[in-house]
Amino acid sequence: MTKGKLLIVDDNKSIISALEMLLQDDFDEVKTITNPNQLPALLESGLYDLVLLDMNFTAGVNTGNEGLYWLSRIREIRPEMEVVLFTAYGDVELAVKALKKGAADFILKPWDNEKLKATLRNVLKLQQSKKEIKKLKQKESALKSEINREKHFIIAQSPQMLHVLNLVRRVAKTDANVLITGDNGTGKELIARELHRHSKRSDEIMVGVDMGAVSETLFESELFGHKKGAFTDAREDRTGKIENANGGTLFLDEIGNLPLHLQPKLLSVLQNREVTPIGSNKPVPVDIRLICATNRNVTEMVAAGTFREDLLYRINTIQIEIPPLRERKKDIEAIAEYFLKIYCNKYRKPCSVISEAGWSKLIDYRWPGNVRELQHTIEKAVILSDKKELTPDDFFFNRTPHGMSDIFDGTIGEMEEKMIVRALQKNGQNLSAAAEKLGITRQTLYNKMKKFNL
Ligand SMILES: Nc1ncnc2c1ncn2[C@@H]1O[C@H](COP(=O)(O)OP(=O)(O)OP(=O)(O)O)[C@@H](O)[C@H]1O
Repeated sequence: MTKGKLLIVDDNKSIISALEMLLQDDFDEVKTITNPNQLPALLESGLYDLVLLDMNFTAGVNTGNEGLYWLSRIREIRPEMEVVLFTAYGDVELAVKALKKGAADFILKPWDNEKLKATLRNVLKLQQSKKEIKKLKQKESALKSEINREKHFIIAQSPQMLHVLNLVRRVAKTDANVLITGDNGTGKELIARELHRHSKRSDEIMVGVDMGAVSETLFESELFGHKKGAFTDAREDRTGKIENANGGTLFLDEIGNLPLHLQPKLLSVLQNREVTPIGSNKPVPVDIRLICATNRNVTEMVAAGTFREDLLYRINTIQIEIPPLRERKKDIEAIAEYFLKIYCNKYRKPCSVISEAGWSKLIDYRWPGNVRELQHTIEKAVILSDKKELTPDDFFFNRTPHGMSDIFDGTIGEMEEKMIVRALQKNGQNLSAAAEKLGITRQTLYNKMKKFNL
């Protein structure tokens, strides 16, 4: 636990000197000011943990109202800041008023040195515990969503995937940054989880951020966190995902979507191992293992000037490429069998085998949506069939190429879905390229894909 940084506000210079001498060894820093108007700027800096505040600043005014006013201002600017009030005219009524307004404690002048130190120490401890609880609560909610997530094993029979798994096991134990590349639905996230599971950090959390789903305005706050008031909607302090992942693994999915202007910030976090929330000057040390994934060709992005080369070298210490499903026919069989069992159980259906012709249809298909598409195809077949054996007619590939005439057939919603499917196919399932072709943003495309369950 750090000793903390104390800010003392008192207009009496001799009191300030005495306190500085008395407390300098008990805190990492003791900053003193005689004019409370300096308070807002100092609080904005986010550098201090505790304020010792005098109640009266105007000569001849001893009502304590100035202290109460500044107490409210401090709580407004930094709600989590603990304030201990200091007055020579302390009476019970004023003390109660101050405590009701959120002061942590009250000290009467002339003070007893040991009592003063003990009060400040206790308040600081209380504040640090509160911060710890807040962080633990955030971790707890991340863990809960992790527990509730549907979990799948990695099924691998093809030589390509066995090679990938072998690489994963060898790399997992090191703390090396890993970049996982491959088309949508090939299993990049599953591989990231496997890396975490076999790493030295497996007892800690893996925090995932889908950079394709975060709106551009929220990227910075999502990753780095923010202080209350840092921007209009920042109503309270928020810890960023990088800090949440402290001690564990940070998984940045769709890293190719990180806007160019934020790339230096991520680079600086990786270089300096510390993160500074928006609106704060206080960097927080972080210890993370970084895994990134993308379906885009980041090397081409570097050539096009949309991805920083220095960042690429930081994130791809090890690169793992997952081949498309159509190139690993043996996996099609194994994964289809795996999901067939899962969904027959889940939907209590008798179907438990696939006919020979059924297998041929599955194996010959190109699987543009990769494993995710295969999983959904099996699930749909199981739901819709009541037979024991699944035949070719049970497998619908609604992602097969459409002619234009086919697109202009149906409701506007259906046409929209078909156009999206077609644009995705034509662009190798690359969301950014498909969005560009459709004349919409990647975010809008993502939202529509969610809507159509694509
Ligand atoms: N080898 C595999 N064995 C079993 N299930 C798999 C395998 N690969 C992928 N899956 C399943 O396929 C779905 C898609 O996988 P995942 O989300 O990991 O892919 P992705 O490449 O990260 O996709 P995207 O690029 O769209 O984010 C998940 O439900 C996952 O559990």
